[in-house]
Amino acid sequence: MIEFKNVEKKYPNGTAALQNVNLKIGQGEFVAVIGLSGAGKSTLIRCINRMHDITSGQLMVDNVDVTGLKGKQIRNFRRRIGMIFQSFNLVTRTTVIKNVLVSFVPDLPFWRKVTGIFTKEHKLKALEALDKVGILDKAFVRVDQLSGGQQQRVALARTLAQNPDIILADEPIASLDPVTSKQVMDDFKKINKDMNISVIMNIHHVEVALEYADRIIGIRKGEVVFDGESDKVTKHILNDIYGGQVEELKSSMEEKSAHV
Ligand SMILES: Nc1ncnc2c1ncn2[C@@H]1O[C@H](COP(=O)(O)OP(=O)(O)OP(=O)(O)O)[C@@H](O)[C@H]1O
Repeated sequence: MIEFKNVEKKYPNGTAALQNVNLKIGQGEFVAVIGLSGAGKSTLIRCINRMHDITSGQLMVDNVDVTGLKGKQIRNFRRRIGMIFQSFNLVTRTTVIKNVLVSFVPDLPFWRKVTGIFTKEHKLKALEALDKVGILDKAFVRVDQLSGGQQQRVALARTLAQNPDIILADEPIASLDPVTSKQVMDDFKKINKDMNISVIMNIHHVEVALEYADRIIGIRKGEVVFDGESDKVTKHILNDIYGGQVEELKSSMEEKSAHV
């Protein structure tokens, strides 16, 4: 369970990125965080794994006060939380499997870290993770020979290999085409349902968010203005989240569904 209690985040330059945030996210939920650019979506998800520190309030993960963690405790805590970025964050000049094996580095004894020699068990786990996202056949291919969608799946496999309870995804499909985006979103959904891993995703594509997430959190100017099930989201709610700028989007969505 992730719990925000009156969370506030102010950046050193004075920008109030989050205000009065109160949320409870249960294990295994698939949550999409939506809102205009600059609304505070990235800040919200990055506070969960302490990439950003909150200014006031309390942030609890499984009853542990995240703000109180220090040094090694933060590193151990982060092992339970996978992070997926828009830009994949892979080492592109090496193979897929080596990128996945990186997730085991913190667990290795010093000599293995230095020599880069992984155990058979680690290699099997890495291959298993690649299998889960359907790219086992690419294990020994260099990352720069893969498409964007395949690269995002490698990033997902690397995260899975660390056996997380929670995956935070910051705009994971922003640089992908619609077909590839669907494949990657299907992977997220499968992982969420089959492995009961919580997924908290910051996303600009409203229609994709509504299709895949069970719950939508709408942020406007750092405040939660909607929190509810995806199928309860109406045009009126979207207008509230996006400050009246979704008329066109929504009517094009309605037009599209009328043609189906
Ligand atoms: N490191 C920082 N220092 C100062 N201000 C920041 C910093 N990071 C973000 N902000 C500001 O905090 C606010 C929220 O930013 P955030 O990146 O969380 O929004 P977002 O909803 O994720 O936007 P986008 O969809 O464009 O990524 C914005 O006003 C932004 O300019």
